[in-house]
Order: sequence, then structure tokens, then C-alpha cells
Amino acid sequence: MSTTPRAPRDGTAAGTAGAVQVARVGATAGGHTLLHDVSFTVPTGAVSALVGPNGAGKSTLLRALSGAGPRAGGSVHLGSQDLFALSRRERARRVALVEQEVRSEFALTVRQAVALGRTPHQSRWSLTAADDDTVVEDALVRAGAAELAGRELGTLSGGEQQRVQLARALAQQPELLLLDEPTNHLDVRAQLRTLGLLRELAADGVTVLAALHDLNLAASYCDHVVVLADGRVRASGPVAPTLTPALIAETYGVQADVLTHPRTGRPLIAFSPR
Ligand SMILES: Nc1ncnc2c1ncn2[C@@H]1O[C@H](COP(=O)(O)OP(=O)(O)OP(=O)(O)O)[C@@H](O)[C@H]1O
Repeated sequence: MSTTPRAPRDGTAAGTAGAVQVARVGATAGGHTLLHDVSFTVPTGAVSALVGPNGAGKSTLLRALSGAGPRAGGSVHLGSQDLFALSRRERARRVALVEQEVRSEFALTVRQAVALGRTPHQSRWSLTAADDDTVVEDALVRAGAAELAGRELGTLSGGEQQRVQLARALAQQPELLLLDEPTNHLDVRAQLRTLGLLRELAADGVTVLAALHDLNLAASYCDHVVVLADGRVRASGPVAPTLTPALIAETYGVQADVLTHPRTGRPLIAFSPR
């Protein structure tokens, strides 16, 4: 078995079955409303970027969608499946969240940490399925973390930890992959490699939503964008018509010229202070 995702469970073709419909999702913490009736669609077969200024609510939203963080009302459907009608374990078989920080109370090797991604697929009676090791090795290779497999997690650099986090999520074989700033510790080559991998996963049928600060990375690799500000969706849709200079100015308070990349033909954003 490889980390190639499984076919959608309802038997319909990839491209429609795994789209995510987020409807009126809210979140509160510490007496503050962090998300206000957030609604948008994440298409499958494409990589979607979640962008917005610091404090916009991107991490809060990803945690709410995955069930890892608070959610106040609303619904999240993956295809026709209401994700919050599932048990936590069933949801973990379908949804993986790659967070910014690796948290572990135990001294784990990288391979052990990645193998934890298999937990939702293991039964109480037979803890390790025969093909789990293959899935873990494949995930390590695809995330560029194979050479780190024997290292202790706590000794890794930020960029190395980020690759391990991605490998753990791949080992989970999710249908929906949520990533919180998956490139923030990575050098430019590793950033492009990670975004390229996300595109491969999307082409294989995984629905991918990644919070990104780098709007040019989003414009180069993502097909769809959700723009969040002050806990509200300001815009969402295909990248080129959505990321306009006016929207960027209004959302980030900077002047932006949206050019056309001379080689790829995709949007290329040049910034200047207002
Ligand atoms: N437990 C909490 N209690 C009160 N406020 C919180 C809590 N958790 C998050 N917040 C606030 O909610 C807002 C959204 O935080 P969040 O981390 O989701 O933003 P973000 O868009 O991911 O930001 P960044 O780009 O800086 O990572 C911030 O203003 C943050 O301070």
C-alpha cells in the first residue's frame, strides 16, 4: 500500500466527492468571538490556500474544521459526509491537520512519530496492520524525511520538524488534509517541494487546504483561495480573479500590483507600502 489516497468512500469520482462545504462555522475562546459564521467551499482536485493577516483566525479555523479546536455551531461536510456526525476516530481516518508546532510529551524517534499517523486505522485487537510499516516508509520518503527516521524528534530543526509533521499526516492517509503554515520554517527549495507534493496529493483526490502567509506561493501553486480577516471570510474563489490589488490593499493595508509571471503565466504579486 502507498500513501496514495483511497478512493472516496461513496464511490463517486474524485473531483466532486471530496469537496468541503463549510457552513456558518463559528468559534469562541476566552470570551471572544474568533470566527463569525464562516462559510466557504474547498474544491477537491485542487490546492486551496487560506490566507489573511496575523490574527485573522486561520489557525483557529483549521483547528475547528479538524475537530482539534473549539467550534461554535455550523457544519462541515466532506462530500456528503457531515464530519461532525462521525466519531473522533472515524473523523481522524478522513481528516489530518498539520500544525505549526510538534508537541510530544514523550521522547519519540521520527519513525515512531510518523507511525502515530496510523493510529486511527488500527483496531484495538490488532494494533499494527501488516501494511502500516510500508505506509510509514512511503510517507517518510514523500515528505523528504526518510533520512531523519532514526533521529529523536526533539533534536530536529524547525524545517526538519515541519517535514516530519507532513509525513505523519501522509501516514494518516486522509481524504482532507489541513495544513497550518506548512512552509514557514522551510528554505525556498523545500517550500516549492512541499507545495509540489500538495499538488500531487490534490491530483490524487485529496482535498487540500493550507494556511499560507506567502501570497506568491499561494498564487503560484494554489488554484483556489479563501481570504480571512477578523474572523470573517472576505473573499473566496479561484486565485486569479480573487487576489486583486483592491482586495490585498483592503485586507493587508499594503499596495500590491498583480502582474503575470513571465514563465508560468500565473499571478505574480509585487508589494509596496502605502
Ligand atoms: N484561547 C484564546 N483566547 C483568546 N483569544 C484567542 C485564543 N486563541 C486565539 N485567540 C486570538 O484569536 C485570533 C486568531 O488567532 P489565530 O491564531 O487563529 O490567527 P492566525 O490567522 O492563525 O494568525 P497568525 O497568522 O498570526 O498565525 C488572534 O487575535 C488570537 O490572539
